[in-house]
Parts: sequence; C-alpha cells; structure tokens
Amino acid sequence: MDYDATDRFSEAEEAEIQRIVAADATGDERAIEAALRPKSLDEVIGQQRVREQLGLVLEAARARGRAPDHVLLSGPPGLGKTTLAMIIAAEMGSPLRLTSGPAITHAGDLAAIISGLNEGDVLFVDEIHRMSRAAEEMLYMAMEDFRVDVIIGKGPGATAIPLEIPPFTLVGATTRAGLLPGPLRDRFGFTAHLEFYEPEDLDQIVHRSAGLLDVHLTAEGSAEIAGRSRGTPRIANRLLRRVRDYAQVRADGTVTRDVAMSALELYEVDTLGLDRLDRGVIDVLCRRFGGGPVGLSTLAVAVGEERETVEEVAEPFLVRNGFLARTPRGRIATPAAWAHLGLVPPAPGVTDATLFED
Ligand SMILES: Nc1ncnc2c1ncn2[C@@H]1O[C@H](COP(=O)(O)OP(=O)(O)OP(=O)(O)O)[C@@H](O)[C@H]1O
Repeated sequence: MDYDATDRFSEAEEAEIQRIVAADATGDERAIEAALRPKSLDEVIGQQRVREQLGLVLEAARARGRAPDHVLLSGPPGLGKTTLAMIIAAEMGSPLRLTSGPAITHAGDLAAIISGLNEGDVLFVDEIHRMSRAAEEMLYMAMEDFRVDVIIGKGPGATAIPLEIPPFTLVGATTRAGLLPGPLRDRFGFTAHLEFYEPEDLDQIVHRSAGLLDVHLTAEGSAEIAGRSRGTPRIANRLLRRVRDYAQVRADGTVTRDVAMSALELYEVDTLGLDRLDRGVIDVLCRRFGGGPVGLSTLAVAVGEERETVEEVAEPFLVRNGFLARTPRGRIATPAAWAHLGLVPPAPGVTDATLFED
C-alpha cells in the first residue's frame, strides 16, 4: 500500500511542509531534525503515559494562570526530550531559553541566565547531570525560592546580593537520572522517564516524517525501517533519510521493503537494528573476553569508544533487548548475544573463571 501523507494536511500545514522541504534541501541534518519535531502534545507519537501526565500538569497550570512545576525528562538520547521541552513552552505560550549542563561551568554562568528570565519563561537545561556543583547549588535556591545570590567581588571582600527572580519553569533533561543528586531530583515537581518506542509507534513516526519530507514509501518499507530503529525516533528519521537516498539513486524513488533492506544492509544496520557500535560491543565481549564479566572502561577501550558513549548510547538498547547484562562484577554477554553473532558460548564455568576488571 502506498502512503501519501500530504493528503492529510490542511493549507496551513502545507505551508509548514514547504518549510520542512526547504530545510531538507539544505542537507543540514540538524535543521531537518529540528523541522521534523512535533510542535504540540497531540502531535507526539507514543509515550502515552508521559503525554497524559504532562498534559495534565500543563492544563492545570494554565487553568491556575501559573508557571507549571519544574519538569525532569530522563531517558536515552533521541527519544524526544528536547522535543518535549519545546512543546512545554509552546503549550504554555512561553518563550523557551536553551542551555546545557556542560555550558554552565561556573555559578556565574547560571546566575546570568536565570537573572535574565521573565515570568513564565521555560528554561531548558540539557544534560543537567553535567552541570558544575556550585551551579547546582545555586539552582536549588532558584527552583525553590525563585531567588539567586549574585556574588560581587572576590575573596574575603566578596558579598552576596540576593536577587528575586520571577516564577519560571525549569525543564531538565538527562540521560543519567541516577547521577543527579537527591536534592536536585527532589525539586522537580514532575519527572517523566521516556521509554524506547514500540515498532508500531516508530512506524507511525516514519510515516509522519516521510509525509513531511515528501518521501514515497510503502507500508512494508516503513515497517522495515521502524523495526531497525533501536526504539529511537531520531534513528528512525535518520534511517528514513538514508533509505530515501538509496531509493533515489539506486531505485525508482519509492521506499519498498526490498529497497529498505538493501539500503540498511549497505549502512550496516542489521535486522534487529544493531549498528556497528552495538555489534562491536557484543563482539568484543564474546570474542575477546569470553562473554565477560568485563569492566565498562576496559570494554570501551576495546571498542575504541568513550566510556560514556558505550554506557549511554549502546548499553541501554543492548540491555533492553537482552544482549548484555550489567552485573556487579562487570558486563556479560547473554546467550542471545552469542546467538546473534552466530557464535557458541563457552561451557558453563569457563567465563566465571575469567574476570576482566577495569
Ligand atoms: N514522540 C515523537 N514523535 C515523533 N517524532 C519524535 C518523537 N520524539 C522524538 N521525535 C523526533 O526525534 C528527533 C530527536 O528528538 P529529540 O531531539 O527531542 O531527542 P532528545 O531526547 O532530546 O535527544 P538528545 O538527548 O540526544 O538531545 C526529533 O527530530 C523529533 O522529530
């Protein structure tokens, strides 16, 4: 069945599509990603529970005419945290100010941002777990009392001048909720944990994006992309664009199942969605370390990646799909990992005798 999503759009939406197609024409992947973001909670696909809970928080705040409670969004990369932050601001009709934890190295950086906020503004802090400790402490006060202490001068002569700030909403995003100190976590009135998406949701996301990018695809072509997207909308959109390239250059432009399969094989995304890094991790774990247990740092060095990349990007997907287990002694490959690589695990007891610590 062919899908032509443009049938479903009104004239105003057509104008939006033209804007997206223009972003697409630039070939700038970030611009395309931004253009594909849902603009309202109703447009968000999947994450049913989060949508309902967040919808309630926002509706209640609107009814009271107040800024909503601070919101913490946690989950692996590419599941929609930035998208939701933008939607929170849009649904409240408020401006969104964006920054990130690593950009806030001193308390003064945060004071400068916070003191510039107006009533009702939404402040989005991406990777909030990477903010400096001093800034974190300033944030506690700002979140709870809407006040910051601005330090004037240095050393023994320094004085703290309290500065009132208008009520605002902090939206923090983190891939590592466990790394946030308790006092910071407790100051968020609502925490949403984003889960990996089901293939049906990703299928809808692929259809939506294909409609916006004017890509012709069959239901089977879409399902093939959705099934290999690691439960992640960002990956679904990226694979769609690569498959679209393939369809244009090596086929007649339509994304069929065969076209999707050939393209994804070319881009080394396997039938279960494992990419080079995922396969590298379980491959090293099985072939070089006999299935583990092996420490995270050792594993990261062996695959030639940063520890954080292995931990935050590859592992959540591998754990969720039963290829890897985290144990107190280190990472171990599961029987499914051995089977996926077409390897036979060593006899019981052999792996236990081999311990690779960091
Ligand atoms: N529920 C959704 N429905 C449709 N598209 C989505 C959804 N969630 C995310 N996307 C798409 O996935 C892409 C990535 O989303 P987003 O940038 O919000 O992820 P993120 O969690 O903030 O990632 P990171 O933590 O890496 O910044 C966006 O282009 C957006 O279009």
